[in-house]
Amino acid sequence: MTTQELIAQIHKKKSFLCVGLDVDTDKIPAHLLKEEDPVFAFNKAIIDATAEVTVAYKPNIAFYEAYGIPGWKALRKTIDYINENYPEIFTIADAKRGDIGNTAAMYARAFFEDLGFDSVTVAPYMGRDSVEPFLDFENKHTILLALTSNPGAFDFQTRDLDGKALYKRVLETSATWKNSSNLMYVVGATKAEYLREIRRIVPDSFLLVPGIGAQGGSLEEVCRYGMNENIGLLVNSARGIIYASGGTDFAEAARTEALKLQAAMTAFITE
Ligand SMILES: O=C(O)c1cc(=O)[nH]c(=O)n1[C@@H]1O[C@H](COP(=O)(O)O)[C@@H](O)[C@H]1O
Repeated sequence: MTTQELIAQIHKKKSFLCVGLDVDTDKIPAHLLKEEDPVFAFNKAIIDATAEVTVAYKPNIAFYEAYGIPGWKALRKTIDYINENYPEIFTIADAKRGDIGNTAAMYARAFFEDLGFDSVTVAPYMGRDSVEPFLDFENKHTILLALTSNPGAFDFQTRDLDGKALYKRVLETSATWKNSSNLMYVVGATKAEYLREIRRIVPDSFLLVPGIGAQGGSLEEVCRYGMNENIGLLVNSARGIIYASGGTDFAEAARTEALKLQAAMTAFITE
């Protein structure tokens, strides 16, 4: 998907909501456990209930790998279901990969070619040659971790490196890499006050912003400091939406939560 197509969808739906499909079989409604593939049954219902107001879906790969082969099959069915039924929706494989070049190229093939995701999350720690193989793919997007939502972000990311915080170095240096126009960045909603500075360094890039809902980040602050003229944000919520109810009404409850977020987002979108 091109960035222009993503922007057009945001304006059409008046939403920049990304729903995180982080499925834990201990948390999904009990009646689904009787299904042949409970994880896919859950995802399908959540997707159908929220697609109207959602511009991106982000399955976190850990929640599928944890179930072995059935988990991987559920992931494939989920991405195929989105691509077939809602091809306009941007898809993110949240895999946080990063390795030497030839290995990175295989990760890129796995998520972009084999599974058919539009984007993948990647850690910047191993540097240029670990990220450029992802950037080679046309109309595919690499979402680099810049400033993450967790407390451990302060262990390294905000530390000084030659007079500048490491996350700022990540933003500046990655912009010099080949095909850097295919980059987006992760910035946690819990660190919204940093967004103003981040926008000075990457005014045009899309930012994936997880951490509202269960982690307590503020949508309003994210919009105030992080929005650019193309909106430039994908704000993710997983648990706050998908586990809104543990009963048979789980999909309706997820829709209600998604609608609430979309309504709040609409207020920030100007034509
Ligand atoms: O890359 C991510 O998406 C990510 C980065 C980050 O800094 N913080 C973060 O929470 N995430 C992911 O975003 C999702 C947040 O889920 P909820 O806290 O349930 O909304 C999880 O899949 C996390 O792995």
